[in-house]
Amino acid sequence: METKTMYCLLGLAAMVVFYVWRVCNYLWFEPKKKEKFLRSQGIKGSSYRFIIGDLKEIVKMTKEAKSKPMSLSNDIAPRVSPFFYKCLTTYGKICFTWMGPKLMVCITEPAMVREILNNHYQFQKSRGGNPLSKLFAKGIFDTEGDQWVKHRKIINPAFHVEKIKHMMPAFYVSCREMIDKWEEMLVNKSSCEVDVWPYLETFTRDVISRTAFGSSYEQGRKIFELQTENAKLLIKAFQSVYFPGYRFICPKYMRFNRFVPTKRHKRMKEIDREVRELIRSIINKRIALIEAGETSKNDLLGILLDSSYKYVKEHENKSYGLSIEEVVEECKLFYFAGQETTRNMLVWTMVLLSQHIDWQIRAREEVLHVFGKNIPDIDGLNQLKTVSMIFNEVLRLYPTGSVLKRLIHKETKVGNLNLPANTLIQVDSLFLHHDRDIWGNDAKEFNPERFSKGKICFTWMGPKLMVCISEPAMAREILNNYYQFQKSRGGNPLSKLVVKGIFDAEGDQWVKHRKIINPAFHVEKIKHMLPAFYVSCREMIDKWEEMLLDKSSCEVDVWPYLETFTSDVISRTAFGSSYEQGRKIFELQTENAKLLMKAFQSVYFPGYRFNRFVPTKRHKRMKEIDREVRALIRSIINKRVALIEAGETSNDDLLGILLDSNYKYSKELENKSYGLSIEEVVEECKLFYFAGQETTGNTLAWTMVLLSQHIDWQTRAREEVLHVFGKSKPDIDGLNQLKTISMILNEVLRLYPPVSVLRRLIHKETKVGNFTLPANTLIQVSPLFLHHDRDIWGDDAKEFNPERFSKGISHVTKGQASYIPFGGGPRICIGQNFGMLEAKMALAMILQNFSFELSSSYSHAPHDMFTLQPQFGAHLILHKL
Ligand code: HEM
Repeated sequence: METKTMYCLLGLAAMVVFYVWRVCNYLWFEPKKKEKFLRSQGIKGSSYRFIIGDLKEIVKMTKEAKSKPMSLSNDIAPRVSPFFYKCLTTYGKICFTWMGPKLMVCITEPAMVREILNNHYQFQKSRGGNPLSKLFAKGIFDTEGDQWVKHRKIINPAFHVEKIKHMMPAFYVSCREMIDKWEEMLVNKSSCEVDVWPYLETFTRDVISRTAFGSSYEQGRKIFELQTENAKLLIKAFQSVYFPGYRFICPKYMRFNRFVPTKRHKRMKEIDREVRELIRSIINKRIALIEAGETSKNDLLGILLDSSYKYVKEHENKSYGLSIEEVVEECKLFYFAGQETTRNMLVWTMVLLSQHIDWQIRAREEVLHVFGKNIPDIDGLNQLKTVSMIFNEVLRLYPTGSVLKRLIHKETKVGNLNLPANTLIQVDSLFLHHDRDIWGNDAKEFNPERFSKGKICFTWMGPKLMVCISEPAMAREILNNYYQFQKSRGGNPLSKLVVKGIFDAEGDQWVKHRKIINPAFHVEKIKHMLPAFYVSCREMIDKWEEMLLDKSSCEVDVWPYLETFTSDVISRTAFGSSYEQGRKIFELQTENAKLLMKAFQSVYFPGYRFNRFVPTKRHKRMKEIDREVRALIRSIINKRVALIEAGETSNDDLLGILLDSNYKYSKELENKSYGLSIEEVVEECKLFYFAGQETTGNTLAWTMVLLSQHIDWQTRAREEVLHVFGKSKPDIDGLNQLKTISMILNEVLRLYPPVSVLRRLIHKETKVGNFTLPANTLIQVSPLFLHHDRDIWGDDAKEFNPERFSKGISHVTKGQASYIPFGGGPRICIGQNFGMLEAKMALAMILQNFSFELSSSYSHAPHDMFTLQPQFGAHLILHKL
C-alpha cells in the first residue's frame, strides 16, 4: 500500500474512533456523569430524564412555543422560555441542564438569587460566548472583579440623580418629536391605528444620542444607526449557527465559524470600525476642550471624561483612568443598555394600559393633576406615584432583562448546592416575577396596586438629599455597616449639651467607647440593679396607693409618674450611693432637654443655623445648666476615683463599672491616655439619662394604655404575674419566666417604637440596595413603618396582638430586619436588657397592685419629640386590687 493511502486510511480510522468515542460519550458516559452529579445534589428518581435536557431540546421547544398563538390574558412564560417553564413547573425552583458538556443551573429561589447577585467576585458575568457579540456590547457590561469596580466608580457620577436632572430637556425634546409625528397622523381625524413600537424605538434612541453626546448629537445619531444595523446582523449570526450534529464533529472549535469571513461578518467588523472612528473623533474633540479648560458636564460623555480625569488625579497615575478605547466601549454600551430596555418597558406599558383602561384613566388623572398641560419637570415627575406603580408592575410582568447569566470559575456553594467549576448560572427574573408563592394568586395579572406602598422614598432637606427606608434588607445593610453609615451629627450644636457620649462617637472612637461601656450592661451586672428597680417602682406605687386611700378607684395621668420612675432608676443605677446628687443632675438634664425642645421649635428662619450661637436667655440658661451638671458629675467621679485609688471600689452601679472597665482598658493597653478621659465619662453619664429614661418611660406608658384598651390581655398578664410571684417581690428568675409579659412588651415596642427613626449619614458615595447615593445623603431607617407594614406583619399589622410573638421574635421576623425597636447591627441599643428588665419589673408590680382602664379624658395622640410620647399624657382610672 502506498504511504499516502496508508495515511489516509489511518486518518479515516482515527476519525471513526473519535466519532464512535463521541457517540458513546454522548449516549453513555455523559448521562452517567450527569446522573451521578444530580444524585450528589439530592435529586432522585424519574426526574433525571427531563432535567438532562440539551440545547437541541431547548431550541425545538422554543420553536414550537413561538408557532402557537397566544391571547393577551395568557401567561407569557411558556412562550418566552418553554424549556425552563416545563422544568421549573415540574421540578421546583432550581433546575439543571447541560449546554453540551457545560452544566447550567436555572435558579428562581429569592434567597439564592440574592446570594448570587450580591457576590460579583465569585459569580461573574458569563462571557466568552459568541465573539461577534463583543463588537456590539462590551464596556462595563463585560468587565469583572477589580476592573469592574474601577469602571463602575468612574461611570457612577454620570447617573447621579443630580446629573440626570439636567438631561430632562433631552428627554422632553425627543418625546415631543414623537408626539408631533402622532399628532400629524391625526390632523383631520380623531383616531388612527399606529404601530407604536418603531416610534418608541426612535424616541429612546434619540434620548441616548442626545444625553450621551450632547452637542455632538447628530454624530451620535449616526453612531446609533450603525449600532442598530450591527445588532440586527448579530441576531442573524446567532440564528444561523445551529446545525444538527455539530456537537459530534468539533464542538469546541465551532466558535471559529464566527471568524469565517462571510459577507455578514465582514460588514459587522466594518461597522464596528466606523463606529469607533466616530466616537473617537467626538472624544478627541472633547479632550481638546477639557485641556483648554472648557469642560461640558451636561452629557454622559462629558461626565464620564471628567470622572475618569478626577480618578486619574486621585490615584496620581494616568494609567488608572479609562483609556480612550474603554471610553469608546462605554459609549457603545450606553446605546445597547439604555435604549432597548426603556423602549421595551414603554411599549409593554402602552399595551397593558390599552388593555386596562381603568389604570390608563388613573394615570392620566394623576399626570393632569400634577402638570396640567405644562411641560413635565423633575419635581412633578417625582410625585407621580400611580405612574411609578404602573412601571413597576410592567417591569414585573415583562422584565426586559428576563435572564441574568453568571459563571463560576471554581467549585462554589450556593444555598445547599455544591456546583462544580465552569457551571453556568441562569437567574430567571421572569419566573421570579411570576411566582405565585411570592406574589400571590394574582401573580400573572396586571395589578399595579401591589406596588402602592413605596418602601423607599426620596426627599430634599434644602440641598441635602434624604432617603427614607422601610425595607428590611436595606435596613439591615445600613445598620450593619456602621463605618459607612455613620450617625448623622452636626445638626443643632445645642443638642450636644444634652446628648453626646457614645451616641455621638463614630469609627474607632465608638469602638473604644463601646468596649469600655459594654461590661456595665452585662446581664450579670444588671441583675444587681434589681433592688434599685424595685425601690423606685415601690415609691411610685406608694404614691398611687395614697391616692386610693379612701376610694376604690381614681383617675391618674400615669405618664409623669412613669417618667419619674425611670429617671429614679437611672439615678440609682448610675450613681448608686450618690443617688441624691444623681437625682439633682437628672432634674437639671430634664430642664435642659425641655429648653432644647423649645429651641428646636423656635429656630427656623433663613440663616437659622447661626442663631443657635446667639446669647439669648434660653441659650445662656442651657449652658449654665450644662456647667452645673458637669461640675456635679465631676465631683461624684473624683470621689469615686479617690476610692478606687484607695482600693475601695464599688462595682454595683453603672459609674463604678464604667470606671473599673476604663481602668482595665488603660492597663491592658499600658497607656493611660487610651481609656476614657474624665470629660468623656461625664458625657456617658449624661447620656445614660437621656437614652435610658425616656425610652423605657414611653414603653411603660404605651403598655398601660394598650392594656387598658385590651382588658383580656391585662387579665392574662396579671394571671401570669400572680402565678409566678403571688404578692411577693419580683426576683430575676421569676421575671425571666414571664412569657406573656414579654410578648406584650414586644408588641408594644412594635406598635410604638420609642425611637421611631434611626438617622444615618454617608460621607462618600455609597451603594444601598440598588441605589447609588451621593456623599452627604441623610438616611432615615424607620422602625415605625417597618413595624406597621402589612406585607411583613399581615392584615392585622396595625392591631395589638401580642400572640404573634408567642414563638419568639425570630419566628415572626424569619431573620429579617423587620423588627428593630432597639436598632440593629453593632450599634444596637446597649441598654436593651436593662430597659426590658426594668419594664418587666414595673409592669409586674403594677399588675400585682392595680387594675386599670382608659379614662374618658384620655386623648390618643402619639407624637414624636425625640422619642414617641403620648402628647396629652396617659389618663387612666386605677382600681386598687
Ligand atoms: C425600651 C427601652 C429602649 C429602647 C426602645 C431603646 C432604643 C434604642 C435604639 C433604637 C438605639 C439605636 C439608635 C441608633 O441606631 O441610631 C439605642 C441606642 C442606645 N441606647 Fe437604647 N433604648 C432603650 C433603653 C436604653 C437604656 C435603658 C439605656 C441605658 C441605660 C440605653 C442606652 C443606649 C445607648 C448608650 C445607645 C447608643 C449605643 C451606641 O451607639 O453604640 N437604651 N437605643
